[in-house]
Amino acid sequence: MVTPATPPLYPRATSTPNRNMSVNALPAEPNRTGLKPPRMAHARTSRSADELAASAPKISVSSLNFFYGASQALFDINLKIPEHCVTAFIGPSGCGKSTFLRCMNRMNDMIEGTRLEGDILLDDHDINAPRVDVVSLRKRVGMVFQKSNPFPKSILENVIYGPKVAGLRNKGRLMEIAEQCLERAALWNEVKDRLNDSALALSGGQQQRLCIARALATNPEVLLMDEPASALDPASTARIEDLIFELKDRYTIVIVTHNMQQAARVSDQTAFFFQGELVEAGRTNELFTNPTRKQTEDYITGRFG
Ligand SMILES: Nc1ncnc2c1ncn2[C@@H]1O[C@H](COP(=O)(O)OP(=O)(O)OP(=O)(O)O)[C@@H](O)[C@H]1O
Repeated sequence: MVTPATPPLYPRATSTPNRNMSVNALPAEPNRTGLKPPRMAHARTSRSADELAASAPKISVSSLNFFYGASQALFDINLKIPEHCVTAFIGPSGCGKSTFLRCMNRMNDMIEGTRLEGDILLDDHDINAPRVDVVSLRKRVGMVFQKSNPFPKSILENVIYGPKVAGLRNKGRLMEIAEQCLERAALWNEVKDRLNDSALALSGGQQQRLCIARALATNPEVLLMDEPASALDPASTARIEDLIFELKDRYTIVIVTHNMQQAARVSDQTAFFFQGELVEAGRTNELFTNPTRKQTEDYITGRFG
C-alpha cells in the first residue's frame, strides 16, 4: 500500500474514525454489501484509485454550515471535488444534496435569508470572498437543472445566449461555439439542419442536451447537474449518462441523483448525505461495495430512503 504525499481526496465525515485514510490505503475487504462492483460497464473510462488520488481538487469544501433562515440544512461538510472526475451526491429526499450543489456556484444567494459558514475554494480561491464577481463565478461553474429549461427561442439562440450576453457579436465565432457545444452535448447531428427551429419543439431528452450545450457555451470549468435525467425516459437517460462520461475529460462534474445505479454507472467519487450531514465519501466502487458507515450500507442496500 502506498500512502500518497498529497492529502487524501476523500475526507470522511467528522465522526468517522479513519477519515484521513487515503483511497489507496483502504483495506481490501470482502464485498460487504453484496452489490456487484458497479463500474464494470465503464471500466474503460473510470478513474482508477491512483488517478483519483493524484487529481488536484478543483473544489475544496471545509467546515461548511448552511442555513435557510433559522433552519440549518447542512452541518460541517468537508469534501474535495477532484478535477476531471464525476462526483455524485446521493441520499434520501431532503438530506441537502441540492442545497450543497447550489452552494458551489452561489445559487443560494438568490434565496432570501440564507447564510453560509465555512470555506468553498475553487482552485484555492474562496468563492464567497467579498470581491468575487458572482456572474463570473457562474460562468466558471455552470449548472444544469432537473427540468430542462430552454428559452422560447431557436435552438441556435439558446446555445449562443451566454456568449452574446457577454458581448460576443462575431457571427462566425458564435456559429463555431454553437457547433462545438452542440457536438460536445451529442446533439449536433440531430439539429444541424434545423438550428433556427424553436428549441421547444425538441424532445425532452434533446432539450436537456440543449441545456447542457448552453451551459458549455460559457466555457465552464465545472458543471453542476441537479438530477439531469430524472424527467427522461431510459434511452434519453442513457444518452445523458454517456455524455457525462465523455465530458469529464474536459470538465469537472458534480451530479445530484436519486438513482443509485446512475451514481454507480457515471461517477468516480460518491458522497452520501443524510439529514444535512456528509456521512461518507469515497471512490464509487469502494463506497458501493465496502462502505465504512452502517448508514451508508443501509441506504445503498435499500433498507431506508
Ligand atoms: N428555499 C428553501 N427554503 C427553505 N428551506 C429549504 C429551501 N430549499 C430547501 N430547503 C430545505 O433544506 C433541506 C434540504 O433540501 P434539499 O432540497 O437540499 O435536499 P435534497 O437532498 O436535494 O432533496 P431532494 O432529493 O428531495 O431534492 C430540506 O429540509 C428542505 O426542506
